[in-house]
Amino acid sequence: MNIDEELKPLRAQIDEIDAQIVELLNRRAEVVKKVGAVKGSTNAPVYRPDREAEVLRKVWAQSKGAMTEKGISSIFKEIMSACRALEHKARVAYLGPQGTFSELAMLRQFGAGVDGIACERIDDVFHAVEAGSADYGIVPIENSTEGAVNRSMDCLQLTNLTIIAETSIPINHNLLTTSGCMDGVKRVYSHPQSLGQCVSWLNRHYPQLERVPAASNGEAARLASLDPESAAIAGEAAAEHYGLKIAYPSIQDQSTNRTRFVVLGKEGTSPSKAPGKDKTSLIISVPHKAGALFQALKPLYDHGVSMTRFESRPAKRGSWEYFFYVDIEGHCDDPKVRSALDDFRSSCASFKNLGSYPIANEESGSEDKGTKL
Ligand SMILES: O=C(O)C(=O)C[C@]1(C(=O)O)C=C[C@@H](O)C=C1
Repeated sequence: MNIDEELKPLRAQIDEIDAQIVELLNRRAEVVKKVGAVKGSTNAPVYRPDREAEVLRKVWAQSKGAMTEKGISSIFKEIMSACRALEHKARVAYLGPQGTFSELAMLRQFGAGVDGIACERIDDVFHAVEAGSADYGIVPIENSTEGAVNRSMDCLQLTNLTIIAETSIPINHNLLTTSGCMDGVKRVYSHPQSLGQCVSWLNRHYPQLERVPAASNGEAARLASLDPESAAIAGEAAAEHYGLKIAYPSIQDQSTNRTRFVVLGKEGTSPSKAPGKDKTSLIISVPHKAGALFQALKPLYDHGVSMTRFESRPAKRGSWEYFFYVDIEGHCDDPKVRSALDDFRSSCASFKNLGSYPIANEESGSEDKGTKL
């Protein structure tokens, strides 16, 4: 039997299953349209990252077979994205131009059923959502090699927007040029964060290259595409978008390099139905006196609330005062977290709740925890 004949009955089975999937998808879409009508009549938000996280947990719990968690999760993210677009196609601002890791993070978080708005600067992402020209924004907040993204941290201090979701993606940097080789290349463009994530590699292999900061990796790739004497450090999507070739792949100093992004919106989220699945982000300051920080944080200990992140940023008043960025486990509507926050608030000089949101599922990265077979 030739291969086509052997494949014929198997492909017939696939066609039959696909027909069932399509029918089910259309049935799902009809129900989502009804959800949209209910939301429309009450002005409730269409995008519900808390509900989407719950759907992903449920379908993976129900999956018994050869499908991997990453496979199930990416398929259902796109199903929800396409369904969500039937209710309302969200406009999402991100740090552009196209080809940045921010764009990739946006697509991972929202799926393809959105209109992306590429912004020149992190500040512009905040402004777009504040002004209503975007429904949501996504900004990088910290990198596992280089730490906090300071501009996002500072913008969070000034905005009235809420953090409604987070996502974390693996960051794989490549050295890109127009020719794919480094002959005659004199400078390398990249975002300062990315230059920092590749500093040891650059020192070892190309110490003489001038390192030029760019507004984003996408912008770095755009600049390198215009000049054969320039390279860029950026991801594969940027290489593809600007027609660059990879001179060296994976040049980041840590192979496990990841960046965490937060999604900004105007409405809050509901607590997850499963325990331990939410976090809350806060910015506090404390009086300038001995033991003030210890006193301020004590209510978290008293109420048994875990802190998962603690960062400081200058208050920019020229007086060595700081804002502290604190992430805690739990949703601010959880009774335990609510009483901890009541006490915490009263022990701080200033207190800002940035929002509660579902903890990112690291499965959205490139690694895959396998099947349930
Ligand atoms: O459950 C909802 O609120 C929906 O609108 C449906 C749905 C989905 O496709 O499952 C779509 C958009 C929301 O972000 C969450 C879930």
